[in-house]
Amino acid sequence: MLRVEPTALPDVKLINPQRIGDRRGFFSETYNRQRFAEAGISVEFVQDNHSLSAVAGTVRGLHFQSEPFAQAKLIRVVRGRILDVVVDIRKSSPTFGRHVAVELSAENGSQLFVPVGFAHGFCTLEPDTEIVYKVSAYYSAAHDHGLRWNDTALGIDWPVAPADAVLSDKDRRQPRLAELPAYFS
Ligand SMILES: Cc1cn([C@H]2C[C@H](O)[C@@H](COP(=O)(O)OP(=O)(O)O[C@H]3O[C@@H](C)C(=O)[C@@H](O)[C@H]3O)O2)c(=O)[nH]c1=O
Repeated sequence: MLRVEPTALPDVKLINPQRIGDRRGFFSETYNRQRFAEAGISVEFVQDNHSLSAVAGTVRGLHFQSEPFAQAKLIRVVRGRILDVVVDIRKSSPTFGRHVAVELSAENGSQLFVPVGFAHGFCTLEPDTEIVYKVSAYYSAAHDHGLRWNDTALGIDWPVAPADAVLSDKDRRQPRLAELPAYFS
């Protein structure tokens, strides 16, 4: 059983897999190709990633890879809590520059499906937060790009002040939306 909810961006989906609880805890199918396809998500995932962020207020993003390594992603949290954010960066999209922000946690088990053509990032809301995600193309450093997380043009209400955010050096210097080449039409 898979409950798929639309978001404010038509192609971005919030997925709530069923959890079957018993005295021991719960069991959940976090990915089932057939059920996802029935729900309209027919993507072949080729790589699974896992990251740990030690400090609450860590921001990773906003990231995407360009063609031919563009990635759809399926994000979930296995420990802690994040505000997960996706931004539509398809230049001719009616929702270009618009974003969706949802809370994903180990507790709610929700997943966010991020299609190709979107930048993705998150802010951790608890220490020692771990996320696990599937991607539909292999990592390629040469095709890895970013968008400035706190570009005011995006209007994202991040739960951390810029001075307090823990960021990689790379993410401190990402271009703003207006400076981004047309990676996706
Ligand atoms: C993403 C990635 C990184 N790496 C390496 C590169 C570098 O040495 C180290 C850390 O990379 P980064 O700083 O890019 O890691 P991180 O900032 O966690 O990057 C991730 O952020 C989130 C928001 C996403 O959406 C992901 O697609 C990915 O871009 O891991 C891989 O070997 N494979 C990968 O797939």
